[in-house]
Amino acid sequence: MSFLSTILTSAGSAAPAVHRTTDSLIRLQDVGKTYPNGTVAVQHANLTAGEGEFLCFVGPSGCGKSTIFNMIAGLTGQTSGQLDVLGTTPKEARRQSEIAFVFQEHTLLPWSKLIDNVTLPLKLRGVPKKERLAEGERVLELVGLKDYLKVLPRELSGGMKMRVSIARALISRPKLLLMDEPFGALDEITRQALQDELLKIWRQDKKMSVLFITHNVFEAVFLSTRVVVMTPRPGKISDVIDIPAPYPRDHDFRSSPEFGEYVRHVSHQLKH
Ligand SMILES: Nc1ncnc2c1ncn2[C@@H]1O[C@H](COP(=O)(O)OP(=O)(O)OP(=O)(O)O)[C@@H](O)[C@H]1O
Repeated sequence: MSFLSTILTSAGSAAPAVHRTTDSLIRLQDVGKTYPNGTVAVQHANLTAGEGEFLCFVGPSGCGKSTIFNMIAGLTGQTSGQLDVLGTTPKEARRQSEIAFVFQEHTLLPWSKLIDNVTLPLKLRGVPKKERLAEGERVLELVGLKDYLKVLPRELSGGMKMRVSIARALISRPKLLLMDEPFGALDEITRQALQDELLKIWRQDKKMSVLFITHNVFEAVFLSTRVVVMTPRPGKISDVIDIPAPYPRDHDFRSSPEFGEYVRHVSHQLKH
């Protein structure tokens, strides 16, 4: 069996609409979202994701990727279907700080030192200062910025600001990290460096699942355990493609024929 037929068999152009894994962390059953102005953003979305997965969402602009993320994060409700996150409602999961979000915009407080920026979620929850600082140092070290505790955001490059945003999201030790096009504004070299670091961080925490939106098929294949392909609006999940390449993934994987085959397959599914 050729490599391509292997991946087509495992993923399948006729992959079932509901993709099941064990230890369900997220379950979307026939989920739809129609905004009050009548825009049907998402229709009949079915997906199940397990603990420790890395799912990248790809699809044309406006197909409802951010809407799905906002529903999973409990920021907006679905208008049809059933959505469970960590065995409860999305709002409840967010209330328990089990979900963290990273956006393309870094959203850091410009007047606050990095340590104050990353520890803000703990301060808002009333965590004592000593504990906050220890956690702040832990996450800044994770993203390679332990020597920048007292620096202000304006002194940092775009890539470094993104690292700080990731550190701030990790400080709550979320079970689910939602990342909406986080590396879209970065140059290619910085982007690849951050992809490498993100995978390293994700692999250290076997329980944390990452859901990641990108327009870049190369990025999706490099990062994912599975790629979720969406159709143009009204967005549906048209395919869920396994990327069974082992981790750690590095430069050799990026330049391998296997990687090229996955990219071609995802690109093909995006066009159909
Ligand atoms: N609050 C809202 N009210 C009405 N329509 C909305 C709202 N938010 C999003 N939409 C519409 O819903 C559709 C899906 O938007 P969404 O932002 O989820 O898509 P997306 O796939 O994330 O897009 P992009 O890739 O461009 O970020 C779009 O047509 C958008 O204009």
